[in-house]
Amino acid sequence: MNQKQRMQHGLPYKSSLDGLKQEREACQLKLYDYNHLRPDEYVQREALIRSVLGKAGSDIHIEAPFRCDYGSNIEVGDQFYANYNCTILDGGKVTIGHEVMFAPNVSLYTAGHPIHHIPRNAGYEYALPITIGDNVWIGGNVVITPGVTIGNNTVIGAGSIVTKDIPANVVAAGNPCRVLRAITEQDRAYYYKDQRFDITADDL
Ligand SMILES: CC(=O)SCCNC(=O)CCNC(=O)[C@H](O)C(C)(C)COP(=O)(O)OP(=O)(O)OC[C@H]1O[C@@H](n2cnc3c(N)ncnc32)[C@H](O)[C@@H]1OP(=O)(O)O
Repeated sequence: MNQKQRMQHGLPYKSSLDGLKQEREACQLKLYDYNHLRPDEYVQREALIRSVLGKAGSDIHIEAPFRCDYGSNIEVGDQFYANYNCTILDGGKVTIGHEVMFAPNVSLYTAGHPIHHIPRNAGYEYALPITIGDNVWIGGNVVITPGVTIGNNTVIGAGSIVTKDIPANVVAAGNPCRVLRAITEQDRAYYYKDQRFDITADDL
């Protein structure tokens, strides 16, 4: 296996070899253009981000600045929104479901380095997939570490460091991120803590 195949298989690899550096550079060039577009250059924006991402559903919007390593390893579903300064280190596969929202400064790191300095300084790294389900909202300044899966409909509180899988239908927060509570049908009537919607159920 070459270094790219090793990366794709979750094995330790050297990211400077076998064309990986060139792939990252090609991605950086596109993102440089993307991040320097005027906010009203809608057509160029859409075309550029679709040329960066491996797969993208309908109606996606990623605010600039956005950064990733390869782009080709990222799949996003329909109605994806990422607020300012999203960073995705996508040596490993990143799969994001439908109707997912990222607040500012969300970081997804599939990449890591060995704990011991000898193999780390020898240039080895690894990349493990990150999966985010449908209807997930990730709060501001959240970091998601390699190999994590977040289940459908879940909310991750601002500032969390997510080091382990988080199930579906929960609010989870903290460092390390832990489940705070389940999300229930009762939550539907409220927009913030005990504040009830002043809108009829038919509109929600
Ligand atoms: C595209 C965009 O998203 S832009 C918008 C950007 N906005 C954000 O990033 C805001 C994200 N929101 C949060 O983090 C909120 O705190 C939420 C959604 C997690 C609150 O969820 P709720 O279930 O309503 O939690 P609630 O406010 O009742 O708090 C429950 C407990 O969790 C704690 N808690 C709430 N949020 C967090 C957090 N982010 N980190 C750690 N603890 C938290 C509270 O202090 C409280 O603790 P206590 O029981 O000891 O008093």
